[in-house]
Formats: sequence, structure tokens, C-alpha cells
Amino acid sequence: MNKVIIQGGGEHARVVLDCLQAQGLQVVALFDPKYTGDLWGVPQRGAYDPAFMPEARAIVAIGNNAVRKRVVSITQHEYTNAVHPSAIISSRSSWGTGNMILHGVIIQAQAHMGNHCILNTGVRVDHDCIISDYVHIAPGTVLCGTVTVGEGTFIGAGAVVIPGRKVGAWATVGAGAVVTRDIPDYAVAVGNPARIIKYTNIS
Ligand SMILES: CC(=O)SCCNC(=O)CCNC(=O)[C@H](O)C(C)(C)COP(=O)(O)OP(=O)(O)OC[C@H]1O[C@@H](n2cnc3c(N)ncnc32)[C@H](O)[C@@H]1OP(=O)(O)O
Repeated sequence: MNKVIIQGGGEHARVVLDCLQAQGLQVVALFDPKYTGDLWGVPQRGAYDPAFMPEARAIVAIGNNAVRKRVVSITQHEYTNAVHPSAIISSRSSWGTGNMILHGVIIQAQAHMGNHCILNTGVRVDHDCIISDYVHIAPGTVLCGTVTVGEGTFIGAGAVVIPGRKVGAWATVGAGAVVTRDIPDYAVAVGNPARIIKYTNIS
């Protein structure tokens, strides 16, 4: 059960491949219509083939949350998690499947995360945070204790969310933002303190 396929062939997929290989897992294929050839010893097989090695586990390594959700809906393999060996993870935290917990991430006690999320390089998720499905938290971001993040939300690199704040679903927090108030669903917020500049309509 150590074989893994990756859905996606772009930059994020390469980081996830690096992570899975560091875990000692055998990545047997990358699927992405845009890529063929060999990447770090792994064949890039073009479009997804549901019949390919059905015993392999899958991970959808696509950084865009809406696209990742769509590709998850058509993937027939069972899922696994990518967890880099350098991550520091409390045994009192929990998460579902299909998640990418990348290099240098820290997850504190009683933090809980759903499925198909990305905790990118060096993200810190402190105690009692709750992260829904299809969230992407970009490199270096800090979620202080008891923060809640709704489905599909993207939090840009180096952002800070102060304790107890709620970031809604399918929201966007800009790089370097400091979130001092709750952010509603679909809002795009930037700056310190973070201010809403617009709403998006992704679902
Ligand atoms: C491994 C990896 O690389 S993972 C990927 C990590 N990527 C990131 O962290 C990127 C995060 N993205 C951002 O911060 C983007 O700027 C977004 C998503 C917040 C906004 O993007 P857009 O919707 O294209 O907004 P746009 O660029 O038009 O900017 C709108 C306004 O907000 C300002 N703005 C945009 N981003 C920020 C920001 N992070 N902080 C402060 N102000 C910002 C712009 O200067 C502009 O201001 P103006 O209207 O006065 O000129």
C-alpha cells in the first residue's frame, strides 16, 4: 500500500512529489494532460486513467482550491496524505485524507483539519484551530489558537490570523495580511489590519 499517484503535474505537484519521496513512498505516476515524460524518475502519464494501478493511493496536488475540488470529484483511487518528515505535529491533532502537510509545518494540539487541504511550507497552525476541506494556506502563514477557516479558502503567504478569528468559506486573504476581525465567505481581504477589498464568486 506504499504506491501513490499524483493528480497534477505543475509546480505544486513537484513539491508534493518531493514530499512523498521524502516519506519513502513510491510515487508511480503523475497525471496531468499538460505533461508527459519523466520527472525525478516518475512517469508523467498525461490524462488521468482511473484503471491505472487501482491499489495505489492518490493525492490531488493542485494549488487552486476550486480546481482541486473538481479533480477530487473525478478521481476514483482512494486517497492518502502527504506529510513531510520535517513537520512537527501534535498527536492531539487530527485531519482527514488527501491533505498536503509540507516541509516544516507545525500543527499544535487539538487542531483539526478536513480533507484535501494544503498546509504549505512552514505554515503554523496553533492549538484548537479548525480548518475545513479544500483550504490552501500559503508558505509561512500563522494561524494563532482557535482560528476557524471555512471550506475552499486561500490564505496568502506570510499572513497572520490572530486568536479566535473566523475566516469564512471560499475567502481570500492576501499575502502578509494580519486578520484582526472575522472575514466573511467569499471576501478578499488584504493588508494590516486586513480590510475587505472585494468579493469573489467561486464555488
Ligand atoms: C509556494 C507558493 O508560492 S504558494 C502561493 C502563495 N501566493 C500568495 O501568497 C499570493 C497571495 N495573493 C495576493 O496577495 C493577491 O494580491 C490577492 C489574491 C490578495 C489579490 O489579488 P487580485 O485580486 O489580483 O488583486 P489586485 O492585484 O488587483 O490588487 C487589488 C488591490 O489590492 C492591493 N493588494 C493586493 N494584494 C495585496 C496584499 N497582499 N497586501 C496589500 N495590498 C494588496 C493592490 O495593491 C491593489 O490596490 P489598489 O487597488 O490600491 O491598486
